[in-house]
Amino acid sequence: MTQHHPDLPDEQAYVDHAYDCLEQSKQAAWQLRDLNEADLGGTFQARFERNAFDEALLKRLTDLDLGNAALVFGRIDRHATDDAGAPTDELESFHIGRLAVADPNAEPVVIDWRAPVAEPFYRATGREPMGLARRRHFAVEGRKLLGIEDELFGDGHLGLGHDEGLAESSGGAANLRGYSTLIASLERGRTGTLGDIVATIQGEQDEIIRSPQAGVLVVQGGPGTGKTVVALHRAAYLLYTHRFPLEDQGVLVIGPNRVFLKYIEQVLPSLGEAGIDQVTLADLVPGVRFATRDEATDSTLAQKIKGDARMSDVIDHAVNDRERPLRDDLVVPYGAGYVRLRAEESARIVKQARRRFRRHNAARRWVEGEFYNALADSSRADVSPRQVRGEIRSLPEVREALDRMWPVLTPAQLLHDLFGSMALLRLAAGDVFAEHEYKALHRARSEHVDDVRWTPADVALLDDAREVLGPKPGKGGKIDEADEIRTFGHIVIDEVQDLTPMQLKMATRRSLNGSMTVVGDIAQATGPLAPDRWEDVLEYLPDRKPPRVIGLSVGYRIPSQIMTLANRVMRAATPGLRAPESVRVGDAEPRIEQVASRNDGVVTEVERLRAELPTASIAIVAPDDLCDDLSEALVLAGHPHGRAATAGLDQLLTVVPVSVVKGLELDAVIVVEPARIVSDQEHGLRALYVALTRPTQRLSIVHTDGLPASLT
Ligand SMILES: Nc1ncnc2c1ncn2[C@@H]1O[C@H](COP(=O)(O)OP(=O)(O)OP(=O)(O)O)[C@@H](O)[C@H]1O
Repeated sequence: MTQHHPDLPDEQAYVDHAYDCLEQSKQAAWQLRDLNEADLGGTFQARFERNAFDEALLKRLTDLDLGNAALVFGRIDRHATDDAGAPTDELESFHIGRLAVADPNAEPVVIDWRAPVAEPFYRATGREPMGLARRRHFAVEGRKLLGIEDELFGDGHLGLGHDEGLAESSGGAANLRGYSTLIASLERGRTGTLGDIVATIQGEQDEIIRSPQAGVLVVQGGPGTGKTVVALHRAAYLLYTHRFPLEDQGVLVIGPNRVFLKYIEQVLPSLGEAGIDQVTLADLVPGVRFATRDEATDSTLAQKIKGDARMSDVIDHAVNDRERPLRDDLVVPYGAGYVRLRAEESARIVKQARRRFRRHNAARRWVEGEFYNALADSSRADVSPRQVRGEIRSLPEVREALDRMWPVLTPAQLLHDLFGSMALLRLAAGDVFAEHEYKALHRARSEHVDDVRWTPADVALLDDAREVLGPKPGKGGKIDEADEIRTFGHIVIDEVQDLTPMQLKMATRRSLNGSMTVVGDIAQATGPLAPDRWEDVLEYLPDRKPPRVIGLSVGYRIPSQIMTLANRVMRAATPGLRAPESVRVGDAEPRIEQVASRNDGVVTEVERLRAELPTASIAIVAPDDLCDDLSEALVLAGHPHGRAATAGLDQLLTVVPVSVVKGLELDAVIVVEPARIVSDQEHGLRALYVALTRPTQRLSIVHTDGLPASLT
């Protein structure tokens, strides 16, 4: 990278020109909008078309709001081809940027990074130049061009700038594009939210981003290999490439928790894709309340059972068990006599309803119809089912009989009843789980179903029940489409290794066509049913097409000294998995401090790091139950700080419970009491590995207890 490149003034002029063109197209769009507003009236069709046009216009206007992000970040010069497609000596150049910009004559000024023309910018290598003669990376701050880095291709060049030719055959860390631009971006301080990487996407990442849409794509990679950021860029790429129909079908991004979603929320808008749903699984379950972090949650055994794929069978049984023929005939006074529903007749109705309807609630109307038909038939007088219904439907014994045969149920009602009754649990789960297992599901009944605070492990069960029950019929037995489970044309799941089979099924239920990008790291799996192999995950994802598993091998976040230490823990946690290769050497070794007082030790370490790196983002990552105590100690010592569990990473110093640290990244991290992190939970070593792999610059470990063997 050089600040004295001879082309700097010319390129600066080009960048300025690009911004001018962008400004002009913005103004043109506003003008068009004003024109439309002034021109109200016309036929319905004309108004409809104009509104649709306005929508597109407004969207584009919002997308054009770049903030401080670089509009143009590179350029490629490639050999033009002749009519037969053979390369010529003539060069054509394209500037690559965040979005497409044209001049007033509609000539392209900036090419969208997702366009096919831009592909060689990310993929070309010395060995496979893809027609390029030169690739140029810009270092920019907003509009100002700070430096230029060139890589040359062709005879005598093997992609200058970095020693790419030599390293290419080995793959791995040395095989990088735009090396100094990349390193500069990696060494920048972290802001508490993840940024985009359009300017420095690496070859192995680009292959994932541009990989075809269909089927399930699994991205396996160690911490800091860019899985999250790559998955989000892929979503943006797919939207660009398949705008129609994907924009209407929708793209869904699923993350593990709120802290994480807050951390990633800027990436897609910065790529001009603002309208994508980014959710946790619990967000997909409407109408119930979840326990807060401080409220009681499930035992480890209950979490395992609730995550087990066989829970689907239990829920099916539980619904079946609520579809019950009458024990005795129902006899109701009617007119001068009686009407009667025989118990055998009620059995026939239940049996047929089960056969006819896939989803429980949808059958209620039919059951009611048959119920009153049978009652009317039993009357000696000539009465219609409608008359009978009008007369008797509000009698308690009639309502009771119908609710016994076929109650309308919400998922919450079904599970509330099931978990609150040992008899119902035994009936539904007795064939599926052993007694001590299904007993773990039992909990005291709440007064009312609305009082229940559902747990994280209940989320997927409520959703499974929603699928089996279907929406509640509204007035006149009508089903409201809005109550149906919504599907999406593409689904991204981050930290997928932590989802249980039931949770994976929940995501699969939302897939319109089997197209998914799921990213994760088996070595970081700490969920109740942590998988050891990708097959364990794929079993519950859509299988219309054979899945593809692609690995990422280069670690961008963690400097090699920290990686070396973390890898010792990884090898102890998941022997046999390959550790990523770090892309850079840091300027400090990790520090391990044994202290007499934990709180004092942590405060001292904060002060030491603060003195060394005054503007760095620092996290204190500790076992969950130590966080309050540490936070108080920081207050006493006069260190303002945030709490990740409630506010994300919006302060320079944050206390982060180890249970929510996954996926996050900071400049410096102090890991507190690693031995307790290991002993506190089933996959403790993996949890420690996650904690150790968060910093981009400094790692400190503070402990009073001993250290886990892999750290000594
Ligand atoms: N090509 C790249 N250019 C610049 N920065 C990159 C690149 N790839 C990844 N990074 C940076 O590396 C860091 C780690 O990326 P990311 O969080 O996506 O990794 P991850 O694999 O999801 O990690 P984890 O497993 O810990 O969740 C981020 O700051 C990201 O911006």
